[in-house]
Amino acid sequence: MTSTTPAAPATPAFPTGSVLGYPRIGPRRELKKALEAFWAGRTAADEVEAVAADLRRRTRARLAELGLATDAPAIPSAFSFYDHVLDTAALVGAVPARFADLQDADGRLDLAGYSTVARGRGDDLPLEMTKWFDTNYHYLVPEIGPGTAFRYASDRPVAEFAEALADGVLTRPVVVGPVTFLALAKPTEDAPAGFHPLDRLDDLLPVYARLLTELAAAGATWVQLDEPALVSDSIGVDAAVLAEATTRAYRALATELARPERPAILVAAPYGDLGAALPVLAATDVEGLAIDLVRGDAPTVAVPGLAGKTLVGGVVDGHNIWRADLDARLTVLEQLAGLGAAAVAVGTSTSLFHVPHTLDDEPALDRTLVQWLAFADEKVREVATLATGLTEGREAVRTELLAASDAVRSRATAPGVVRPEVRERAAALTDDQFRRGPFAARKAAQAERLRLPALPTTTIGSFPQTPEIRKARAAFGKGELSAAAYEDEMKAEIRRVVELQERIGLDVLVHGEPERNDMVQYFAENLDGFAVTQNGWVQSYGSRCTRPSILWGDVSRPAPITVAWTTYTQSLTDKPVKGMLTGPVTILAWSFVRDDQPLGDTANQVALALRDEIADLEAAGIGIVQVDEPALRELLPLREKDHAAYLDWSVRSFRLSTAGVRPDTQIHTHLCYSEFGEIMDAIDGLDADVTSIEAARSKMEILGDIAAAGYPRAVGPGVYDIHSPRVPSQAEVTELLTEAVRTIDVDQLWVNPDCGLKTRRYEEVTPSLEHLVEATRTVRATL
Ligand SMILES: Nc1nc2c(c(=O)[nH]1)N[C@@H](CNc1ccc(C(=O)N[C@@H](CCC(=O)N[C@@H](CCC(=O)N[C@@H](CCC(=O)O)C(=O)O)C(=O)O)C(=O)O)cc1)CN2
Ligand code: MET
Ligand SMILES: [Zn+2]
Repeated sequence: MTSTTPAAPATPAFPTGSVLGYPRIGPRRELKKALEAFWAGRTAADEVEAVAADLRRRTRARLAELGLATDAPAIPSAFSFYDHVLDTAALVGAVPARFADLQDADGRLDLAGYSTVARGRGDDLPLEMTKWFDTNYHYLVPEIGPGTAFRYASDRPVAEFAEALADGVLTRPVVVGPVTFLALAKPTEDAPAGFHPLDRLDDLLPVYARLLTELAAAGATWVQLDEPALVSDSIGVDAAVLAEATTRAYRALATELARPERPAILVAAPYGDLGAALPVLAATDVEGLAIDLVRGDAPTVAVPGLAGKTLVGGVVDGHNIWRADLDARLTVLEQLAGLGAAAVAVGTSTSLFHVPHTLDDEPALDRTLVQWLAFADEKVREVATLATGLTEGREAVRTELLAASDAVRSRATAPGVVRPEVRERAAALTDDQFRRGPFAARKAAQAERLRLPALPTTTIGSFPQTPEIRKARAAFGKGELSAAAYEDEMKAEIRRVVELQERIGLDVLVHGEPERNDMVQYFAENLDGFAVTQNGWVQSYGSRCTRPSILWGDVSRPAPITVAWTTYTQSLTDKPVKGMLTGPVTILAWSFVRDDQPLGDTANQVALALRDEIADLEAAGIGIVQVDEPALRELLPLREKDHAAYLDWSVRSFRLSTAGVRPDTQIHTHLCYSEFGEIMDAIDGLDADVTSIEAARSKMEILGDIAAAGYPRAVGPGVYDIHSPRVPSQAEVTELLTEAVRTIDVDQLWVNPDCGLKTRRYEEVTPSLEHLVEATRTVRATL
């Protein structure tokens, strides 16, 4: 096809083992601490830069020590201060107009400006945050319009590559690919109807071309462009449109821009199966493809176009923490060799930033459990072992393969993994345990019992987690504070939170969740079948992290968990107190979950434990219980064909947890993230009496869908956007509520914030809730 152009130079060596990415936050959350000190004005930008440079250097050294090559590009250059999608926006100059003043003459953002785009400033809202594929990581959504002026506006990828090279390490720069970047972006507000950011692909590609030429000039031999959009049906872009964009993008970057003007290109497609997008990518002139062989299956027949390409088999799971069965994984890699690729290499299925740094930091974790696990560093070792197996043959890694197989096998028979009493209870479930009585009767019984005003006001559960609360918990954990003293401090906090809610005039009170380090980890700590980590931090967004629990065995509840806290709270007030639990799907979604049985079975075990907890709350006189399911949407499979089965088990597990209550006990649920239309049927299926949802930013648009669907139960569309420090005015909330009562039936409506208040400060929360209650009174007066 290109007989008139000279033959391209031979493809540079690609390492037999590499990883798609690595945690960025630091083993001790060094980056989080540096950023938060900078944002608080306690340090200068160069101190954050110094911490970041040190982290990058230590990461390179660690990855080399664990067996990745330094003379072939095995080690990724994939650092980010906040978010890799924001980095890409900053790289291509796609900064929204409201932040244009933060760019210098060349379009660059400094660290302060970059932070402002991420976090907002006064009335200038930050970029919207949303879930990254089916993970608990949140990215910032770029805003792209017809007028967005793309330009090469950051030399960070090149500088970080050069920094590593000067340190003796040839890295592989990692950047979000152009198709995924635009596919995940949203149109600016001024964009005409029908505009999609992908319409700007041809204008964006020259910036990527410039980046590639700069990287080549700096000595990069390979670059990795991440294109996870290609594994998903759920990002609102038609598969045919994505395929055409992919062809066009890589014609410009790989065909029209020839080597050696650019590095060899590895397109990575993590998080799922490429399906029909695989032949599309294979037909481009990129030099390598990295495919996810944990979520996706290895192709079984030769794919045209693969000849001449390097195929990186993502056989080590980047998204969960189980040690790999190396023997079986090696077999998968050997199968790849039959597909016609020029070379086969070992990789991870996704970046490793979804898993904690290392098991070496978990001395308190049960030793039996530890031998079943692999965190990021242990996964790098697995990759290195598989690479040796691939190049030198199985014999060369015989001991490692045997050890891995033994560990995997030992899980099946270990105590606690299968508990007959848990299995028997789940096997004996009957359909009526998943069903409550008719809603009309429940509604009447609850109205009679609770006697709430029109437009009842409440909050989503948590109140600010103050430094004092966290310090007390840390001291308790270290044994410096007794259990009794810790409990006293938490009770004092509950009293403050109840007094505040009463003073403000809220109708349904909460205890504020001060005793919870995290809404999932807290339950994991109190249920059998889970383990928790000390240092297993994983980035959730920006500087915020969680320590996902490890759900390794059959689940049961040794004792009531929330009952004492809730009844204590109820004893302080005549207003109804809402019990607060995290639902089964969310507990699974935000933990590392066993992979040896269907998720639905695991969810039902958790659901039964919660069902018992709700029964105990009910028996203790609590009339309202909220079961949070903010991750219901997150676990929705990326491929449409898998949606129905997922929604079936997830909805059933929620119903199993909640359907045991009396008609006059009111069940609430809470969901965040607003792509609601697509799971409307599932929300209906949950059969909760009251559902609170995120709605403030989208100006209650969701209510139209709810009204149109004839949804009968109550909803609490959020009227206060808790993701921003901004305090909504009373007039604003009044306006939202006025709109809401025009759209749906008044007796279906509750008034509440978008989500919990734990990340906010009292300076913001108190006036915001005052405005919320005042606005409700104003609107009530008009009814
Ligand atoms: N698991 C989970 N996923 C979720 C959410 C969520 O709430 N939980 N919410 C959504 C948004 N994601 C979020 C993720 C994290 C945080 C968050 O606030 N994380 C905290 C840590 C929460 C925690 O585990 N707190 C612990 C440990 C706190 C801590 O850092 N302690 C210090 C010591 C305290 C001191 O002396 O000041 C230490 O260990 O070094 C506690 O309270 O006990 C943070 O990054 O800062 C918020 C939202 C979606 N996904
Ligand atoms: C991420 S959803 C949060 C729900 C929880 N009850 C809270 O208020 O924090
Ligand atoms: Zn929420």
